[in-house]
Amino acid sequence: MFRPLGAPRILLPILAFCAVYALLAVTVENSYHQLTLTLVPVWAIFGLSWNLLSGMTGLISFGHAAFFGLGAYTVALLFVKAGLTPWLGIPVAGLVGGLSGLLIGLPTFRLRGHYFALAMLAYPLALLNVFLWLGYQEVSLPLMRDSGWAFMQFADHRVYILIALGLLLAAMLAMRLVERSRYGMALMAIKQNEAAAEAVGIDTRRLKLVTIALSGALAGAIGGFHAVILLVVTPEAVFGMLISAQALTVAMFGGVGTVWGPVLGALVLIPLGETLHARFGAVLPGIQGVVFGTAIIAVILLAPEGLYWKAADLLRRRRAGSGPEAVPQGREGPAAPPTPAARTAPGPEAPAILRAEGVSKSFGGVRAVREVSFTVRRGEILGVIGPNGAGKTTLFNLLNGFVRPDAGRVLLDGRDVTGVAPNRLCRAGVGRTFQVVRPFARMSVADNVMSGAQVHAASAEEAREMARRAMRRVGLGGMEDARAGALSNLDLRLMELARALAGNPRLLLLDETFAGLGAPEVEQLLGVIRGVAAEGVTVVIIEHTLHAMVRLVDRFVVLDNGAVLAEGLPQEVTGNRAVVEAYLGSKWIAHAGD
Ligand SMILES: Nc1ncnc2c1ncn2[C@@H]1O[C@H](COP(=O)(O)OP(=O)(O)OP(=O)(O)O)[C@@H](O)[C@H]1O
Repeated sequence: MFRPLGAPRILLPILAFCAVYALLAVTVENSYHQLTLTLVPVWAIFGLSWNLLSGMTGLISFGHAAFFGLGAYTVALLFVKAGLTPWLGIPVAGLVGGLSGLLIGLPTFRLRGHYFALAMLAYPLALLNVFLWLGYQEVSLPLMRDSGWAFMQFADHRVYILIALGLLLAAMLAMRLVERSRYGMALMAIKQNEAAAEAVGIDTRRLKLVTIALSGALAGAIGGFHAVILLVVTPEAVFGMLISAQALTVAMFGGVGTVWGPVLGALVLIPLGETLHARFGAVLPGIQGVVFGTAIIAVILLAPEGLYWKAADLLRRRRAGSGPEAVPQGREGPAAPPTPAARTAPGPEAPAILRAEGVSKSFGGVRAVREVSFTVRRGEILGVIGPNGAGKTTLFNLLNGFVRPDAGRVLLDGRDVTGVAPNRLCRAGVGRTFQVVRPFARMSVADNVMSGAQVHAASAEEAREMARRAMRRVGLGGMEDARAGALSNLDLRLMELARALAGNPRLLLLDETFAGLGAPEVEQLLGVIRGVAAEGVTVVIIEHTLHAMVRLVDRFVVLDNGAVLAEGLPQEVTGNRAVVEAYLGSKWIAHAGD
């Protein structure tokens, strides 16, 4: 994505695939095979719809049948009750699917992980019973022999294949554009780390709602088309577990989070299921369910991310040989860290950029942060230290809006920003890194960094340039195309720093940036952070190890048990008896005496 491929290189394989499929399909005479050839693109589109929500954002949905079924019933009921042709019914089904996506997303996005997945399971099951209760056990589409074309009823079933293929082509091209757009990049950022995505300015809730609406619209439309092919809709056939499983299985089998995944999955699994059903369906009813179940188990065991990624990994390994993955040559040396003399610590007269005023936060009975007040001066490097559990991370979360304080205020440039969402604070110039770096391992370093620039840039090109600049600032110049998954611990930290810097924040909050690094790596990172501060960025850094911090920060705030224990210059703090007793202990005294 960083080095844009020309549009023809991306679109050609899709066009070529559809052309070959169409040519093969028109030669098929057998009507059963024609049905199978229609169902392949239908399930591929349904898989793409699942992929858009679940593959790209990581929010696993076990309930996509809800959208599919609503689409199918919309087309069937509009046809039967209002005589509306499916040519119009299918777009309406897309609208219904999109709206139901919004309605389902609004409450369900309050949940995360497994809870989200399980809650999604409830919707198609509830709808199945609602439609049974409404008396729509079986809705048949009337045959319109005289005006077949007007009602999407064709004597030659190959027309269905071509329509399904046209829809698939449109869906694949749209998905390809999404993948390469800033929107797609934001979805990837959510999948990678939702909190980090918020912290780089992405309004994750809005984006997830837009995505479930689009995904629902696609599923609804294809559910509507499915009703047209089969001419009958029953609650079990459109809201049943097998339908949701089918969307998930074709995508997981073929490859999660990629355009080709659901297409590959449908190409293998649908003909297999249909053929087995035709041969053994009478003696082994439900054989398709067995095929999908077996496919899921096989994928989990052999290629957890699907066939596409397995093949891509094999190809990459073959190209790279058997050795460890090479980090690209031509890495530019770290941006020469400015000498400490290049900046002078701002004095007490410097204006405040950030102020905490009596902020408190309790979790149940635990008072994590207790009436904490302090000021961050513009241009300084402030260290927040304290033993494990002192409340440092909670304080950061209060400062940049992840957690709302029970009491107190947070002021940015004198403006009350208490409880303002992290994405809005990011837009106001507050950047943040996280203790645990969770890169999108398959994406290039540049793409990872770019996610930090996108909400600040007017175009993808500008975001790319901002990412490039941020990479040079931290010494990752020349590493644009390296795979994030192949980076060393230090480079991962640098990448995280570059992502936070890509949006050009005025204030940078660094959460345990030195965690897990050896002494030479800490030295290098110290130089980079000093360099960033010398450029005028205010830095607040939390750590529980002190040795590196005393050489970096201008001032310390020491937390203990959620409250400020001491505040001052490094030498004042390390000489403060209360700090030494409560936090540093005898080891530090011994060390200081060396
Ligand atoms: N979401 C939460 N629910 C319940 N308790 C929490 C939550 N977050 C933090 N705490 C508790 O609040 C206290 C402060 O935790 P916090 O993570 O802020 O400390 P810390 O100084 O950052 O620690 P560490 O250095 O280990 O990261 C701890 O007792 C912790 O168990």
